[in-house]
Amino acid sequence: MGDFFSNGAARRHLSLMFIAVAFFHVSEYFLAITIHGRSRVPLSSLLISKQYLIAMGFSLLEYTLEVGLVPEMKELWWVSYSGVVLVVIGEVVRKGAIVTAGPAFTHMIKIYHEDHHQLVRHGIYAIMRHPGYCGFFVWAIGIQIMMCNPMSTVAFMIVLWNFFSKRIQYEEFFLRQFFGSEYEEYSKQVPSGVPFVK
Ligand SMILES: C[S@@+](CC[C@H](N)C(=O)[O-])C[C@H]1O[C@@H](n2cnc3c(N)ncnc32)[C@H](O)[C@@H]1O
Repeated sequence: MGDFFSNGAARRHLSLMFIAVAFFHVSEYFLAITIHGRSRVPLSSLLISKQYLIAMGFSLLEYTLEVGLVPEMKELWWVSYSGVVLVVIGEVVRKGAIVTAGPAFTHMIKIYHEDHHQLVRHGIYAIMRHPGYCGFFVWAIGIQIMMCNPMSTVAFMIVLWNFFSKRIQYEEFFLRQFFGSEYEEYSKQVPSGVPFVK
């Protein structure tokens, strides 16, 4: 343990991870309160689920083992900096989506149409249909690359891709019901934003 905390790369990686994760969840929650009002935002809007905690725990375990077994892998500063760049891009894309969609961006997928719910097609939604999911995907993988965690990078890619491809299908089923041909046309013109999801 002494070795672990005297390792400069490990201290830097863990501090960056903590800052990135804390910033992501706290800003997500306060942005939701700003847009929807305090009484309409549950604690679940912090987006910290049991599965997420298990995944993050796994990535910390991988990190700790590799610091002991292959410390030179954690010194690949250019890999780590590429991860930081991805974390920043992911944050900007995700928060850009939340601010652009405003009240239409709810953490729970809407299954009933509400009168005020309009289809958002401007800003970042003119470039991709799911910038919120694209942003989270890039951010979460960026964290693993920043920590030079090869196994968790691949595992996060597979798990998140599966999660978002199913979620997009489910969400778009309702969006097609709400907005009909307007959504049909939009989905033909604009890509999903998640790799290999049409
Ligand atoms: C967590 S938000 C995610 C929004 C979007 N999938 C994204 O990744 O940016 C989910 C809610 O956004 C709504 N939504 C998704 N795309 C929308 C759009 N283009 N315009 C309006 N509402 C949208 C859905 O009805 C759903 O209730």
